[in-house]
Amino acid sequence: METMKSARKNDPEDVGSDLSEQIKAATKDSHVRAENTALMLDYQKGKITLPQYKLLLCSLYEIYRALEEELDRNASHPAVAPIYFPQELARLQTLERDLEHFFGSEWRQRVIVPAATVRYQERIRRIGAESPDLLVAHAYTRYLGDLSGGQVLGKITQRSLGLSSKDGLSFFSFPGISSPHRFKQLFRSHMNSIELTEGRREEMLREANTSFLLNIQVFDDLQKMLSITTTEAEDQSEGNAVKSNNMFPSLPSMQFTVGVCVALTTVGLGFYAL
Ligand code: HEM
Repeated sequence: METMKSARKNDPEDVGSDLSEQIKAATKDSHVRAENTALMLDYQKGKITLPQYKLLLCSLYEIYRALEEELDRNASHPAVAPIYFPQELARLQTLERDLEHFFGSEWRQRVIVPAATVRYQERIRRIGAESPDLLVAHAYTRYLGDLSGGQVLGKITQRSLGLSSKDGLSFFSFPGISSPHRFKQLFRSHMNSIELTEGRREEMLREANTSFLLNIQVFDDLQKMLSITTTEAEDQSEGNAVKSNNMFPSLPSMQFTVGVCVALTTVGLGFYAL
C-alpha cells in the first residue's frame, strides 16, 4: 500500500487510481524498449521482409494459443471475466489462416519458434494455472498493442511485402471491432472494474512489464534466428535445411528431441528454411 502511494506521489504524470492508467504509466519505458527492438525498428522503417513476417507469425501463434487457451479456461474468474472478449479479440484462428496462407496445409509441421517464445508460452500457462488474475496483464499487453500500433503495422506489412490482397494479414484485422479507439476505452473501463488488493495491483503492474519483456526477448530471438538463416542459408530455396541452435519446433516431442540433440552435440540442427 505504502509503496504504491509513494510511487504515485513521485510520478510526474500524476497517475490516478485506475488500473488502466497505472498499467500504461508503469509500462511506458518497456513500451519504448519494445518499439526500439531491431524487429520493430525494421517495421517502422517499412523494411519488414517475408521471412521476418513468417517467423513472427509462428511465434504469435504459439503465444496466442497459450493466452487464449488460458483465458478460455479461466473465463469465469472474477478478474478475467470483465476483460474476456473472445468474439472481438481472439487471434488464434486468424493466425492459423495466415500460417496456412504462407506455409500451406501442412503449416503445423512448419511452425518454428525461438527459446524466448517457449518461455513466454510457459509463463502464460503458469499464470493461467496459478494466478489467473494476472492474465489481465498479458491480455492488456497483447490485445491493446494489437489495437494500437499493431493497426499501423498491418498496413506496413501489406506495403512492405507488396501484398495485393488481405490474404496473410488476417492477424491485423478485427472484424468484430468497428472502432479500435472506442473498444480500447471499453476494455480499459472493464479493467478498472476489477477488484484488486494493492498487493495484487502491484503484481499486475509487474506482470505487465514481464509481458513486455517477454515480447522484447521474442523479437530479439527472432532477429538472431533471421541473421542465422540469412547468413547460412541466404538465397536457399524453400525446403532446404538451415543451421541453428536456437530454434524450437513447436511440437513438444520435437522440442524434447531438439533439446537432447543440442545438449549432446551442441551442433546446429536442420530446419526448413523460411
Ligand atoms: C513498431 C512498434 C510499435 C509502435 C509504433 C507502437 C505504437 C503505439 C501507439 C501509437 C500507441 C498509442 C495508441 C493510443 O494511445 O491510442 C500504442 C499503445 C500501446 N502499445 Fe504499442 N507500439 C509498438 C509496439 C508495441 C509492442 C511490441 C507492444 C507489446 C507487445 C505494444 C503494446 C502497446 C499497448 C499495450 C498499448 C496501449 C497503451 C495504453 O493505452 O494503455 N506496442 N502503441
